[in-house]
Amino acid sequence: MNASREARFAAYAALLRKWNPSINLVAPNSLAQLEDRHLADSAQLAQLAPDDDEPWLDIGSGGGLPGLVLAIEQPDRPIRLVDSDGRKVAFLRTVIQSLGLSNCTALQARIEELPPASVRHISARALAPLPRLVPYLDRHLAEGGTGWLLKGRNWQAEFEQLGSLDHYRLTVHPSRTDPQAAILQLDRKTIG
Ligand SMILES: C[S@@+](CC[C@H](N)C(=O)[O-])C[C@H]1O[C@@H](n2cnc3c(N)ncnc32)[C@H](O)[C@@H]1O
Repeated sequence: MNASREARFAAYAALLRKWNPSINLVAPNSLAQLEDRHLADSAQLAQLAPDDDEPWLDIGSGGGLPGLVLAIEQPDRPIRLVDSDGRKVAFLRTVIQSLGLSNCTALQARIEELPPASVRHISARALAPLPRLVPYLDRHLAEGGTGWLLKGRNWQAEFEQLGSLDHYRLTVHPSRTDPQAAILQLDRKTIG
């Protein structure tokens, strides 16, 4: 299938709605705002991320947010989705195949058990508080790489619980879908 961007988004949304009652990909009471909330939230990343086609790792992908959205928006970028839940990975593979996303793969694994990936970009949305996310970035980001963390309203409280972040440079992008949420861009400093 060589579908247009719009057709792919429509097909993805239809599959999310079909599978959600059985495997809870997004909170059921938020399904009505699938496009305006979940997809739009994830699509912000495509505008912030450089168009560099460097490999990308999306951790705790769940129903594919933001990884699958980015794979649709940037079809030349290799994207690996990782989730520990086999049912979610089965869903991700179904979407990848149905939409013909040849740039995207899905892997069932626990992110802390995966061999260090050394990638330039990592994204995560609704996976864990910042004190647990930063060690995942430390393990899998290449030097000079960037972590893209889509955080909800309590990101500042989580930030205060962090120890030293000296090895990263932080840029806060206010979310367009929720003024109190943010996309945290963590650029890993190069040593020496
Ligand atoms: C709350 S869901 C968020 C899913 C998606 N990112 C979103 O925004 O809708 C968190 C996901 O992370 C996965 N997960 C939790 N801990 C994980 C780990 N240690 N390694 C890999 N996946 C994990 C869960 O299976 C779940 O699908």
